[in-house]
Amino acid sequence: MKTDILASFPAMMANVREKEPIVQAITNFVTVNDCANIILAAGASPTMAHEVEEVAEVASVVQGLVMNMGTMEDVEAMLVAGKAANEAGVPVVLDPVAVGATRLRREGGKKLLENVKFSVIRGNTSEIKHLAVGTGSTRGVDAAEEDKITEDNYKAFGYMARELARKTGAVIAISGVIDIIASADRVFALRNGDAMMSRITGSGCMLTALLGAFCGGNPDHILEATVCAVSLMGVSGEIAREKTDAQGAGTLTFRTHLVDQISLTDAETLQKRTRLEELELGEKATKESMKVYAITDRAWLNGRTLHDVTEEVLAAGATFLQIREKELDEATFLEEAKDLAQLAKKYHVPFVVNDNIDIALACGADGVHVGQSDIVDKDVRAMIGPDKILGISANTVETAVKAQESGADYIGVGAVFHTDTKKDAQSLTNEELLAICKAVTIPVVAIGGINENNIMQLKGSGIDGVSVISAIFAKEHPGEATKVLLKKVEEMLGE
Ligand SMILES: Cc1ncc(COP(=O)(O)OP(=O)(O)O)c(N)n1
Ligand SMILES: Cc1nc(C(=O)O)sc1CCOP(=O)(O)O
Ligand SMILES: [Mg+2]
Repeated sequence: MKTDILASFPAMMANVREKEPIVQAITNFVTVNDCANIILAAGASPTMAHEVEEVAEVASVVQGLVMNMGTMEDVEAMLVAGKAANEAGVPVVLDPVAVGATRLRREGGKKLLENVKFSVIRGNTSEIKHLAVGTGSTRGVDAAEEDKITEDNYKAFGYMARELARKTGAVIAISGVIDIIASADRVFALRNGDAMMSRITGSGCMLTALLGAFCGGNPDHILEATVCAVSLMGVSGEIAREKTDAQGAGTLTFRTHLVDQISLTDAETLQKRTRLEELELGEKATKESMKVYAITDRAWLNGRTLHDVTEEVLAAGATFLQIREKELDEATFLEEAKDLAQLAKKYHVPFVVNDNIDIALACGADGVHVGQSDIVDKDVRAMIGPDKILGISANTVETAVKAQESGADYIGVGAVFHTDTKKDAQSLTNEELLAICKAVTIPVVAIGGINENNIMQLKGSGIDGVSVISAIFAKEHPGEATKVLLKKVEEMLGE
């Protein structure tokens, strides 16, 4: 059951103001005073201890720890404090200031991420992009122009933040004209704030410090605490701007109003002014997700439920799931598909429905898989919209290229070996498989008669993974079979 984030705001704020958590901020000398003041304004209590000899002692008795990479002399202290905070169960917030800009910062950021478990990582788009995909330029400590969040690209930043949240286990907060906040399962866009916030120094550092206060007061509700803190900063910025303009004053007055407002904004005002959108982001078909692509088959259930067997397969590490039902009536198919859609969500695995576009759209699947005979005279991409996954079967270069042109996200190519599972599957030579992989840029998954003993024959073909039915579902222990296949595929792919 998803929590209502806005409804949690009064409790999040009260927990900071009533518990008065102590927040240790190892931050940069440019904004240290602003950070201490914003922690106080939130109702928490700051300590700016940063000497390497004492940080561990302090970190183990505070309620929140903030690390800010603005100036880099304290990285060693951050490592020591981070480890102590992790041991004591104290939430740790990272601000990876300009992390991609220099070798010192890249290495420092890497070290911190490898050694400390963060509750929240907050940065601008360029910083988060660097941590997520290893690229992302900077303009001083600001995001580069090409990394700016807009109404056209904010969903892509949502996907990126969610990926980083999954990789690190932290809640990710991206600051921009639209703020993005993501956990492994949920992604939000926040449209609050004011342009004047970027005309004073340290508004990002202050937000990170504020996150330390909110995480310190709400250690069991990090996502809610993060959304609330980011919103409090944005809404307070808006009100501060109104007060500044009413005085005909400038940016330094604005800074004072901003800190004031953090202490003045009440939960009701915050709830009313927050412009929060929850993004419903499906899973994407990536090359990585093709590794072990499992297709269900109820013929092999032997008295077990499809749900239980599929859960075993997903828990064992299957990277993609397709429900394939040739005999079921529509109503039962839909019920089963809805159930597996939920299951796949739990494991963050892309889920598609074979053949039936209506059921794919109705059950909450990430998309549909269709063969050549299923798409005659149909524009499936138009039917499912731009965001859903479209998988298309192809076993010639011509049909593969056409599939890619008509909007396929990946191609299923087979049958690469003899199969008893699909009687009408047409066999494919190794040369044809190679030529198809060379001809398209989207992921390619091989299918047909693949098992743990013949996978290595596909090495060097250019495929991104294998799609199997019987090599998993006909086995006595489908989970174990999945693990074996995953290991073999990684070997075959040369990992
Ligand atoms: C991943 C994947 N590749 C190929 C197929 C076969 O699709 P199709 O040719 O439509 O045959 P049926 O599965 O509908 O019998 C597939 N299902 N999945
Ligand atoms: C569903 C399907 N499509 C194929 C194709 O060649 O397009 S072969 C196939 C059957 C795959 O089952 P198994 O892993 O048990 O051989
Ligand atoms: Mg089909």
